[in-house]
Amino acid sequence: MSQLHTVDLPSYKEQPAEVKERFKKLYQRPVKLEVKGLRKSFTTTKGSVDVLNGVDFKVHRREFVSVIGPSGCGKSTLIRILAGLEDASGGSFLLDGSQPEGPGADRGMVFQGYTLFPWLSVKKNVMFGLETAGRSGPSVESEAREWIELVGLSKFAEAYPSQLSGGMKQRVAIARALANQPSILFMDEPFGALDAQTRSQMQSHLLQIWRNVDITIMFVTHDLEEAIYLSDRILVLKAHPGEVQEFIEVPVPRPRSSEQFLSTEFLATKKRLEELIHPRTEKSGPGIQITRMTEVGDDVE
Ligand SMILES: Nc1ncnc2c1ncn2[C@@H]1O[C@H](COP(=O)(O)OP(=O)(O)OP(=O)(O)O)[C@@H](O)[C@H]1O
Repeated sequence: MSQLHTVDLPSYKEQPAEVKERFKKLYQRPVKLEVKGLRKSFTTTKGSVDVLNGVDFKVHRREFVSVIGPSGCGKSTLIRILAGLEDASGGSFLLDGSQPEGPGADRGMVFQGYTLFPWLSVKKNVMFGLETAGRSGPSVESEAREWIELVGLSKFAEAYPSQLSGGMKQRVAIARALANQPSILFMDEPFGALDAQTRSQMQSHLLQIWRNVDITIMFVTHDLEEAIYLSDRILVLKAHPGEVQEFIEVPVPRPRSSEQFLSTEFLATKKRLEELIHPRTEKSGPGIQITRMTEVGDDVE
């Protein structure tokens, strides 16, 4: 099937000086995560299904990488394997040069669903993370307060999750994940359940946090604009089986702002992502067949 790609994003080397400089610095930083030939098959009643088929990529320290791709291409599976929640069927990955065993405090995770303990206050939820990592004593409470302040929820430290909005709950989840000072944070559609306005506030807030904390982030999303707005690079996976299709260097200058959504670089990146994820093909048909349920002549525009 031939694909009609029309947009090619030039490499960072051909981008304006500011963008070129940023990527040059990024590639000079140490490799935080190296994924080598990662494979995953699931055994189902219909036999074995290959979900990931030899995925290779590197992420540098303090990089913000988003993972996108069509539904079912293995984004969550990839993140779950890297977070130690799932075993790979083959291949390997190195975090700071060594292979981690199972989940560990070096890797934080934030999911779409709110995973807070409803019976614990915001402060206790954040302290819980620290205590399970073996920390105790009065410093735990003051440290929890610092993380709560970082996510802008100091006034709600004694509140319970049921008293918080969706965005606030996700901020607590981020504070709890960061409190363990992981070296990498995996986020799987963390803002997927939020309304558009809260989601956009959370995106700016996450960028602010990322700027102020020594953390590398891998962020799964379906939202192309979210991926462009947040990321240094975007890992595009393709489906059946999941493989790396392209690793895109986002040419939008930092610091980012919502005004950039209409900039030439932003729109070109979005177009490229759309083409990769929903390729137009010569064989593209007329689309979904709709059965008409109204009278002929009773048309709307
Ligand atoms: N435990 C499992 N057993 C069998 N199949 C599974 C299991 N977990 C995931 N899969 C299959 O693996 C494929 C990839 O799933 P995954 O959730 O990683 O994709 P995704 O890209 O995150 O999807 P989405 O964008 O829809 O969230 C899907 O076809 C899914 O049905």
